[in-house]
Amino acid sequence: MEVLTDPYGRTVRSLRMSITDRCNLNCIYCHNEGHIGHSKEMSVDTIVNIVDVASQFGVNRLKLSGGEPLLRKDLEDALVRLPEMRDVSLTTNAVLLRDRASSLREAGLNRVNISLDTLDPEKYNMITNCGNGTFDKVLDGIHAAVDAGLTPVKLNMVLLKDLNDNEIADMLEFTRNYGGNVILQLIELMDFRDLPQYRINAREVEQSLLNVSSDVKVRELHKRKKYIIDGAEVEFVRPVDNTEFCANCNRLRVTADGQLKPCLLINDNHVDVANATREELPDLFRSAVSKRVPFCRN
Ligand SMILES: Nc1nc2c(ncn2[C@@H]2O[C@H](COP(=O)(O)OP(=O)(O)OP(=O)(O)O)[C@@H](O)[C@H]2O)c(=O)[nH]1
Ligand code: SF4
Ligand code: SF4
Repeated sequence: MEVLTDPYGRTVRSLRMSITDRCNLNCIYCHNEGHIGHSKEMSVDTIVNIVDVASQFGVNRLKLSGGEPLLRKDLEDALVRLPEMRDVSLTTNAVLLRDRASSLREAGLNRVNISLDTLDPEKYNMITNCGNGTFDKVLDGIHAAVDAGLTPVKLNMVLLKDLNDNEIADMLEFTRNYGGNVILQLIELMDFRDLPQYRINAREVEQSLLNVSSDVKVRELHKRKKYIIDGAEVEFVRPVDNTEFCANCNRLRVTADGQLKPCLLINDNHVDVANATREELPDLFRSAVSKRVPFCRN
């Protein structure tokens, strides 16, 4: 099998595909997944063709994201048509998850990551710019995901200085209640919106977790660390100015309008596959991977 390796020796093993730029929330820090303009969303046929070709190149993990991917009612239609892969996951805000969890699982989704920055409903409303009742829908979504077996459910918590950085212990306790089915993922803020008041020293936070952890595991992707703290697992995503993170990036991105994007943070080297035929796709993949450059490097 031909695999795709970029000029920096990084073999592409995973695809991160945005299927819509639309969202039903408006988070204060949203980076819109590095999208390039608002244009037409890919059809289910295009999504399936792209994933098929990726899997022929040995890509065995797929992450579907947005915007909010559950705004697409045809997500299950796409999932049932995808090729066999090791891991198919979805990143969602979970507002609409409760009623879709079972159908997503039946359609072949393995697991979900759910954005939840706080356990305080008022703070949640402030961070996501939403109205009362939304927070409870997210909690319902988490329960439904666990019940449907979309596990492990990862809770994505973006660390925001003086806003939620005092809630890490509470979040860990919340995950413990799910007995291993829910794990916490702490994310360093990528500050595209110029919010200096929320910037945090993520290295320091990570060091404090290390100090109280009983075990540390290292993932292949980004060499991310996972800390075990009193039986709970917490993964740390620290992408800012982190050469090790980028050196171990094995993901190719696809934007909602069908651009292969060599890096989340580089906007001028994407390859348009929105209208490509199946026959044209392999060469377009080779071209995109040949343009991959680690955003942070020595
Ligand atoms: N800079 C950068 N940030 C990333 C990358 N991958 C994920 N992130 C950030 O990490 C956060 C969590 O991403 P998720 O969509 O939940 O997925 P993930 O944790 O990367 O993937 P899994 O561990 O496979 O579930 C998001 O805020 C992403 O923007 C990456 O390749 N580069
Ligand atoms: S839920 Fe995600 S995509 Fe939607 S506004 Fe928040 S960060 Fe952005
Ligand atoms: S910023 Fe780094 S880790 Fe993120 S996509 Fe670009 S190279 Fe990969």
